[in-house]
Amino acid sequence: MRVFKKNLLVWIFFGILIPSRRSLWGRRYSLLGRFSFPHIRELADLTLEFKILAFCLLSTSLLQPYNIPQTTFIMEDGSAIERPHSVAVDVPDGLQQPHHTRTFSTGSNSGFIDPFSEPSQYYGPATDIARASTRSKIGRTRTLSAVENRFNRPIVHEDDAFSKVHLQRRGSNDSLVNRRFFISDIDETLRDLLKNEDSDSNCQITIEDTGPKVLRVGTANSNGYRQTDIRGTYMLSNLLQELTIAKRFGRNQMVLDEARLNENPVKRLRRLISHSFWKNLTRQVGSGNVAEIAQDTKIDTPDGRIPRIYVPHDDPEQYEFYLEIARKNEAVGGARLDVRYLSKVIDPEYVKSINGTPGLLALATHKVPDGKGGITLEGYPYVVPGGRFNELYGWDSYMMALGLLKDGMLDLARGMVENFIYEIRHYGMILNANRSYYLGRSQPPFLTDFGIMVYEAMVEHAHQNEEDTEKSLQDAEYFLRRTFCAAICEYKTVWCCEPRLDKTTGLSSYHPQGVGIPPETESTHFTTLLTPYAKKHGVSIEEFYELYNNHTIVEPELDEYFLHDRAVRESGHDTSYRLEGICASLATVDLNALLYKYEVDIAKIIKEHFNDELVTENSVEHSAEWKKRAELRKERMDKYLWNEEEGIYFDYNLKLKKQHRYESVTTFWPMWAGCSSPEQAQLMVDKSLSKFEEFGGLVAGTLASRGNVGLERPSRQWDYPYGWAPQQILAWVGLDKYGFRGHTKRLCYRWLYLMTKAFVDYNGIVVEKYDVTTGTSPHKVDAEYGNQGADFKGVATEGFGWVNASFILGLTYLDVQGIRAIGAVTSPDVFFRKLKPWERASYGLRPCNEIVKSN
Ligand SMILES: OC[C@H]1O[C@H](O[C@H]2O[C@H](CO)[C@@H](O)[C@H](O)[C@H]2O)[C@H](O)[C@@H](O)[C@@H]1O
Ligand SMILES: [Ca+2]
Repeated sequence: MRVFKKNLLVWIFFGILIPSRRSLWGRRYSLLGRFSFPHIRELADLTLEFKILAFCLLSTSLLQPYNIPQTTFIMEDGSAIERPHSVAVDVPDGLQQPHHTRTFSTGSNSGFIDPFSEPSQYYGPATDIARASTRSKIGRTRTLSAVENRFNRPIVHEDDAFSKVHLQRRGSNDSLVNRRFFISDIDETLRDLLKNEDSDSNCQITIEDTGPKVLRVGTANSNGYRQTDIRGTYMLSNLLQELTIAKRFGRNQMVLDEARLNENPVKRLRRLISHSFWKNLTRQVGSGNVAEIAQDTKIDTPDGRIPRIYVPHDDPEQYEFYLEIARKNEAVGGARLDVRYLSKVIDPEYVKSINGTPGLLALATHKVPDGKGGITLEGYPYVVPGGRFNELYGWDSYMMALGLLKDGMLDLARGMVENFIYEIRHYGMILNANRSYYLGRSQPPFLTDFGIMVYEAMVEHAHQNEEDTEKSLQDAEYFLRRTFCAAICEYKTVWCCEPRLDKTTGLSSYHPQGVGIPPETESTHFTTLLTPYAKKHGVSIEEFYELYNNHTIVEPELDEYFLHDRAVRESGHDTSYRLEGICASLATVDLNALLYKYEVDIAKIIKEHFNDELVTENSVEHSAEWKKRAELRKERMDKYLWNEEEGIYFDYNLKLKKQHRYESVTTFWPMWAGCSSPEQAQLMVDKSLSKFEEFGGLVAGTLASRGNVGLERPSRQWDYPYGWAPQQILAWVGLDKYGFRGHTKRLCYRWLYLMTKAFVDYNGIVVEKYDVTTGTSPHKVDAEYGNQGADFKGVATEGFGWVNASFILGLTYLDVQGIRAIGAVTSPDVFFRKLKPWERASYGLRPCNEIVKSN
């Protein structure tokens, strides 16, 4: 207030005591202007209008301290309060991060930017030194207090430690609190950093590098004049990542907050997923990018490299749309977009016939304004599993949606369901992925649960959107109807008819139709298998591929092998010794659990939303039939798959008519689906859980079941010792559903610890699957495909879709203590050992003497 009064007096002095001698129009009305002190006369010569304008502008800026932007905090009871966001205040307990409310929006000249803002903001024009009028404004260190614990998306779980806002008091010493560095030459710093620290030259800074682990950089307060140290693998690797990102934003200088380098790793990973990873995994086909998306990284042949799109025979609108794009657009990678109609009949021979000219399969589009007064088509957005993919996958999409919805990304989750509805209608099933060589092959079905989840989010969103609630609710109901009609069609025409349905048991198997060798696998994947056949026929491997695929060479044994191989890929568990050479003849526990979930979901939705009568294109459905189907399936699963003695579900070998005794973590899927009895669930926890629980979470299958591996029998990625995100997620949800929250928490701790450990030690890495038996470089998986996502330069920009989602979901099961311990990278052994006796139960541990699996 004192400042304000002082300035007001100054302006009264200028404005009134020394008024202008003339206005813009030359009128003289000065009272004191006739006094002839030289400086005063000069001031008085300014026109009155100019002074009024200057007065208004300056007083607005002087008043600014009293017009502090407010931050809305949501209280636990749902009420909202406002607090100035740039002052240290005592914050009541229970304040939560505001939904969609950004704290610390900063004016471009304020000199302060949220250290945890999104890269586009942090490295955007507002912080660009080259564009700033004075360097000191951007470089200046401000000790604003509440700079921690923020995400710009809602964090919905009450246990989420980061949903609490902790405002800190202003530190007394600027050089120790919120330090900022001034990087005057990003290229040079990158060169120095990599030269000194990246001793194994892989463009990543990890615990395996043997550099000095220290780099000197300039401080922002001194404009780079004084220097300080950045130390340790984690901070140096974060520096490498930030420099790389800044460079990609076209920057060569920057001011960097230390807080961005030494941020709690759990917070950093959670923030990266929300701010960057989802964005970088999102695809949306439009006129500008379809050729790029259509290009295939898996088929490396001249014809495979041509960007190509196949459109269903009965979708001329899309065909014309893409044709027009092809006419107008530049060639991509030397080739123009090739647009083709798919045949009306899509059978195995047809699919094989287009293997040489692979292409993207068109997905759902909707009409949008083209910005020139007309209408154009636009695809629904979707999220791909990893950075190397451009196509929409089946079960990955569902798993990712679990995380996307927690991050408020409803449009992406809905977009994927819309695309599935389109796939069922035009390609007859939800495809493994939308590439021509995946026609005829599906993946584990999750559509009903996916649809319900998106529907519920749509309803919630509709209620928040007060203006259009009614219309949005109708849209949600219509979406639910279309999804369930599609799911019923999929259930009947894909999973519960031949060849996937086994009439004797009434159970289903993965059994896609197809002929020939799957073209999308790594080029050497089948070499060991095919070498003896090539030798037998006296041809090279390449020639054998050709001759076998065009039926010149006939090998029934191989036909059988590839039938099962395609089934393994349809199961999503490609590949595993559990399924190799037998998959299409197994009624698997995973598939039947998922179909049980379809049946109960369909029954429930028909009853609750459609007045117990849902009219589809081909049938009228009632809940009773679906309930009956679910009951029957449960009986059959109990009869054929359940093993009471061992407390486990096994797959059933339809040929040999006996259980296939490979211990697989899919035994927990019936708990996810809700088709185990409480007694079965208890038995599984008592007898089976420990067989799969390893240091870093659940392993795909047991060592005993996998057997020995070596040169002749290579490791398979869906076997021991690897753990996969979808397996963790389904078991967490299943255990929790049956009241075993402690076990869920413990398993979450293990998995999230493993992810965080690899993230900290290995340059921010998040990979497709982990070796869950070790805490030392768990991301190193030397089995099969190159999907892993470990080969980035400088910075990991996408993580891996379902692993990202598992991190988000896992955090919602943990408590603050667990999240903090993971943030401090506390090994599960230590964390569980140090729990107080009364805390152990909440992690599903007995009060004492529990043997904790160690690394
Ligand atoms: O190209 C090799 C195989 O790649 C896919 O399988 C693996 O990645 C998928 C995407 O993350 C995932 O859904 C699957 O479970 C993984 O095993 C593809 O699905 C296979 O068909 C393909 O042969
Ligand atoms: Ca390195």
